[in-house]
Amino acid sequence: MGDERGMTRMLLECGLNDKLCVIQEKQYEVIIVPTFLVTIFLILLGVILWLFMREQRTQQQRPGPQDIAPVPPSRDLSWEAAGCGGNVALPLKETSVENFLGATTPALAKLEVPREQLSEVLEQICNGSCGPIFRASMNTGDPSKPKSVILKALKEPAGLHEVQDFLGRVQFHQYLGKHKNLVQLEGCCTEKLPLYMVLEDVAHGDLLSFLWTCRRDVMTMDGLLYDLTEKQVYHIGKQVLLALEFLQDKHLFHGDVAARNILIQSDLTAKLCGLGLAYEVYTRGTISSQTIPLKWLAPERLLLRPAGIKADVWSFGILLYEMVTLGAPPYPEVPPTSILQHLQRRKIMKRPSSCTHTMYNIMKSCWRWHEAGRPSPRELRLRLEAAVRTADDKAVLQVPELVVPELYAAVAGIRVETLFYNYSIL
Ligand SMILES: Nc1ncnc2c1ncn2[C@@H]1O[C@H](COP(=O)(O)OP(=O)(O)OP(=O)(O)O)[C@@H](O)[C@H]1O
Repeated sequence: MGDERGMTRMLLECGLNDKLCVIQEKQYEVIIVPTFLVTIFLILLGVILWLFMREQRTQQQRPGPQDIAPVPPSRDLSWEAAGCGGNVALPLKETSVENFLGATTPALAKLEVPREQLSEVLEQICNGSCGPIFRASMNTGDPSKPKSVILKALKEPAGLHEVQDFLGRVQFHQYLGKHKNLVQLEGCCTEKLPLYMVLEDVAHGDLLSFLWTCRRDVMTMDGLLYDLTEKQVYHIGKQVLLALEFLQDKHLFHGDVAARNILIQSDLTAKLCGLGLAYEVYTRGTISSQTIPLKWLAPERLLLRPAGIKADVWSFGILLYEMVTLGAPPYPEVPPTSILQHLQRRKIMKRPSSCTHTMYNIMKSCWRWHEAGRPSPRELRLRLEAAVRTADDKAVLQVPELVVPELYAAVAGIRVETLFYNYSIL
């Protein structure tokens, strides 16, 4: 009945062929309800999409296996007997920095250098991982013989955690002990802030700057001859390997073997510095946080797999390349972020023109994909000792192009501010 009445009304008001009029009559069913349903549908879709994106974002922020390598239970910084000769126990309960330092100073007393003994700061060398690094003069008791030392400072303001970590680094140096190819700890100033680690001054600075300077027409400066032969490349390489053997004997590895982390003296004695990662290996069993330039890293490091001394062997191959090219950036044609894909295609660097086949074969053995296939530091050292017998001691390595540090940094994938000053002041 009702339908019939509605139909009659419609027929009365609308002509039979006037569809628009019919639609206007049925506005409620034809337009409003579907519009309402579509709106509800769109709102629901929006909410679902928002929830989905929110979940995605939280997953990205959560540190997954991609972000950090698995960290085994840490050796805490209370330094058990094996850790630092059994003479130090850092009281982790202490809450204020002053209390903490007061309680730990006796443990470091043997290393303490009275601040009055450190006279003037001669210059700031660079900013290290913990803070500024200075060259200073240390009073040796004989006023005519002040000694130049390097002060690694803890940047301020420093919280308890940073202080603990810094003292841990000092003690790690102490634990390592002396080796002629590792930069030597002379002492520390830790009874109050600012904290300093006092190191021997390896005055000629880092090997990378030295290599770049060898490209120039500089013959000699402060007793250092800026000429490099194949034989000397082996000589420096051998010393780095001795340092790596030393670390390996202590179940450690360096983690950042590169020309920028090797210091040289005028007699071409090489000393490995930048032991921050070895310290991490010591305390945590693995490397976690620091960003190392990718082009020096072994595939297992790039793949965030557990790594060891054989990853240093890979980097040692890159170091040989650096030396023989007088400090060229590795893989110049590959963007730093594409290095893993490059290596996954089993591509390695070609033999530089200045590199003999013997040296290139040594490099290639370092760049075997599987760690097991790479030689140990000792095996490598023996190969270098054999190679040095027939190496060229006359022909000086030459590269005509000078290095533009900014360009180098971009190609090598290094932050330019981490390159050190030695080169630019020349
Ligand atoms: N004993 C030293 N003699 C001369 N120069 C040094 C010495 N120690 C460090 N340097 C200079 O400071 C730079 C940075 O040193 P290093 O890598 O040891 O510090 P870092 O950044 O604090 O690293 P890490 O945290 O790994 O110890 C070196 O490349 C070198 O130029």
